[in-house]
Amino acid sequence: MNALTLPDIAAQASRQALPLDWVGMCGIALPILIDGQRLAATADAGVSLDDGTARGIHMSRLYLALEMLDQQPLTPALLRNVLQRFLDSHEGLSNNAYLRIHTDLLLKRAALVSPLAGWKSYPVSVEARLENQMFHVELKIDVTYSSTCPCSAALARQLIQQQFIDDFANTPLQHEEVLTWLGSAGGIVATPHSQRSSARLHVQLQGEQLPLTELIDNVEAALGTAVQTAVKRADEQAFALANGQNLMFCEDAARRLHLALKRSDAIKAFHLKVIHAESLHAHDAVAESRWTRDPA
Ligand SMILES: Nc1nc2c(ncn2[C@@H]2O[C@H](COP(=O)(O)OP(=O)(O)OP(=O)(O)O)[C@@H](O)[C@H]2O)c(=O)[nH]1
Repeated sequence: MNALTLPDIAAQASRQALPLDWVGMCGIALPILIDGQRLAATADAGVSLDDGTARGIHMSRLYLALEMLDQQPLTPALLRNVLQRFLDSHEGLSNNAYLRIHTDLLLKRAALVSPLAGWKSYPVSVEARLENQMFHVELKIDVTYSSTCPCSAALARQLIQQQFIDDFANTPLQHEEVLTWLGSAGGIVATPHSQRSSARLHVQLQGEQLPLTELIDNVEAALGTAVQTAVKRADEQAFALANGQNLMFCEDAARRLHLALKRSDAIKAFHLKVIHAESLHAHDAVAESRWTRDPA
């Protein structure tokens, strides 16, 4: 039997000598561990191809290095180890290594009043890179919430006042009558519009933690009216009250988030974008803000 050597095209010289910024694989399926949960994820793994004369990188070496991710909890240290393995397996070819992981974090959320709870999913990306021996890790998280327009609320209140004038003009006020009027659809003639809204956070981390749950909790606390999971009528009523006490423009939401994120020691810099998917318009109201911590 002939012992044939397998051809290795990647090891050949490139016909056009040219370095490349990123070469690798996108959409690799794998499980990851976050906060004790095993989550389905996809990874994009790559390196720079700095040796422009080399035909290709060794995809299988990157793929196999990802095995570390399904055995240990996801931390900045683990990401760094994986990236270092990318580089060690591409010595002489690559100076920079990149890893993006996309998953949906599932958090159990209690109802506002009833003793119920349900699962909420948060799209999360973790992006790590080892560039010129400098390690960086960033998070992208989407958090949905409810926002009620303060302008619309004021306009609705004015209409309710006008209706009160019309219905009770020149009549002595009877407590019972006013109470009935307040509880009728004829009394509350106008309601403000509210919308499902989303906060898109792009955060640059510092330190050894990947504080996903903490970050999401802080964001939801700052916004005040997170989208709910299990809802009975008592919960819906509490949600209506929370929204009434929490009127906000997209600018208000962006400012609140800016201040909340700045307080986190784990954050080095951020860019946030809030999107209020208006029910008044067919377009969205959007505000953005960014911040970088002063070097200590
Ligand atoms: N570089 C590169 N490899 C590709 C591409 N598409 C598929 N591959 C395949 O990725 C497979 C793994 O490549 P390598 O990691 O070099 O595999 P290998 O030579 O068996 O592994 P080593 O001995 O560690 O180099 C090969 O079979 C390639 O054909 C591509 O566009 N570029």
